[in-house]
Amino acid sequence: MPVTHPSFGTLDPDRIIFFDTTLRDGEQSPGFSMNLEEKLRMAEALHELGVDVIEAGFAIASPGDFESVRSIAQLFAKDGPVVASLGRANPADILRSAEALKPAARKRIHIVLATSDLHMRVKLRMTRDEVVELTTSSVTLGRQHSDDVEWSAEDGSRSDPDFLCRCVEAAIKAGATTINIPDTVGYSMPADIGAIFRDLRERVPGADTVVFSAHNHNDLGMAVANTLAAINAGARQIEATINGIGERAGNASIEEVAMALRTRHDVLPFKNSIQTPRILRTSKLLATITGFDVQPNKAIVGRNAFAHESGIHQDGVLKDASTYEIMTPESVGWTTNSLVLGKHSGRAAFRDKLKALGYGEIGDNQLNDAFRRFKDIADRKKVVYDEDIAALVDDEVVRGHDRIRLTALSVSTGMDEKPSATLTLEIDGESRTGAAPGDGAVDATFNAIRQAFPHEIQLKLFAVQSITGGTDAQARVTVRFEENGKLVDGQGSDTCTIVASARAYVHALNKLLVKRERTEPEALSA
Ligand SMILES: CC(=O)SCCNC(=O)CCNC(=O)[C@H](O)C(C)(C)COP(=O)(O)OP(=O)(O)OC[C@H]1O[C@@H](n2cnc3c(N)ncnc32)[C@H](O)[C@@H]1OP(=O)(O)O
Ligand SMILES: CC(C)C(=O)C(=O)O
Repeated sequence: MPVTHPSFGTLDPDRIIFFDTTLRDGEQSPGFSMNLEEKLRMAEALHELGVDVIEAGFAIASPGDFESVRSIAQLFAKDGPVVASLGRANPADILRSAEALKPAARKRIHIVLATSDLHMRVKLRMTRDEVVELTTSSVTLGRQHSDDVEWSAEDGSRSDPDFLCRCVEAAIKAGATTINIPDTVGYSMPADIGAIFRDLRERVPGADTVVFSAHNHNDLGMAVANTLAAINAGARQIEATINGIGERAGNASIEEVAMALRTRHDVLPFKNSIQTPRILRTSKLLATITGFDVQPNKAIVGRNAFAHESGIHQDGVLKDASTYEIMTPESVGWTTNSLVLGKHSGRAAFRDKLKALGYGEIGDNQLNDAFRRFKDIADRKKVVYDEDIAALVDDEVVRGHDRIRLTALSVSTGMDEKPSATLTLEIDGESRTGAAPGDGAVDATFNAIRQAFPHEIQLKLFAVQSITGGTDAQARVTVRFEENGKLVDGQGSDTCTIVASARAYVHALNKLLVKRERTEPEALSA
């Protein structure tokens, strides 16, 4: 028999109600408080995302919380999601929730009461009988102010199963329309959660007239798995938050539950109203509001969720993204996946990146040389940016026909040491070494070049610039020579400023040779 619910009418047995508690449990994360304006922006975004219920706050907690619940209730005064306010099982909390929720078109009074022996004895200091009585009286009062009342058994997953059945029966008899069984401290395994929901649905009289709801915390990283287990065991409402924020390790994250339902529809054949392409922007809005970004590897919304760094994966994704992506980035709001170039990347991704950067016509040799240098840089740098790649390809392109190539360089320097450099140049295919001291590491390097390839020029400019930020950034060095009134510039880049300087010098030298060839075709040597 389908459940008839005061806020949703006759429910499709396969429909999952998404109850968002970002603004209540999510806000219980230390440092995640939101002001009224921020809560209103989040509420609008949650509505656009398609959640069915927004828990707007804990009305009695403070005048600010009351105002937030009331304003969100006002926001949805004509239509929109059901607006809920949480309170303890006492008249003051329930009446305060009722007052704050008044403007909402559809409202829910949410009442929580702990049912585990530990919480009842230590925290509430109540007997089992007292808790059952309070369940009845509080839900009865709630129903006098709202047709839609949710009753939550705090620490329900650690409660004695027989006693939990007794409490749930009392709540249903008193008029609760949603029964929520939280795994308050994130202690349960999926099999435990499944057993709890099956047990309640089989044993409690009237269980088929209410919606069962799961509210799982993530202390053991099980929140989403437990939520899916609850659905499989008959829960038809899930309580979750954007980005999984919430008390301690957080709650089940809405985006993960929604995408698990969408991606694994084959084994989880349920419907819901989440507009998944809006997931990313909702996640980003919350991060902007709270100032806390999700970790890069966070499923669905993390920066790396659709990024591929290793060559074999990148090659696969370029051939067909479904080789390594189980959902499309667009389905959750990303515009595209990204191939991140790093030390694990291969030629296929490198070539693809070059194409994207506009280097379509690079020859195979230059590509291979640039790829070798890219691997070398990637070994030394955490992130290889597009600018790094452009710099090294430019380097290889301009060096395509170089007669002088730098093949080795080693520099020794220190506070109490005279700097010296040793290097090898390949000149027209012949190897020549140079070694020289200098006033600094760069000076020693330039002296060593002059020793390996003697020449007379005037150095007019030496400039160093950082290509990207960070201490591992590549340096781009520019040198300018003058010889007989002719000026040539050379550029070089590398994560090591000295190597970049040597490359720049050798680059300028090659250009000088080309100039000399043009003007005096015989003068090929120094
Ligand atoms: C699992 C959850 O996430 S539950 C929701 C948790 N969220 C919050 O607590 C946020 C809002 N809370 C607050 O602002 C405050 O705790 C208030 C306003 C609700 C209460 O503040 P205070 O009156 O100062 O009480 P305090 O927080 O110190 O202690 C809680 C009291 O409520 C009682 N209590 C706890 N849960 C319940 C309950 N479900 N039903 C009835 N009473 C309860 C406790 O036994 C304790 O009573 P005592 O003072 O007689 O020992
Ligand atoms: C109020 C209830 C639903 C709760 O947040 C919990 O038990 O974790």
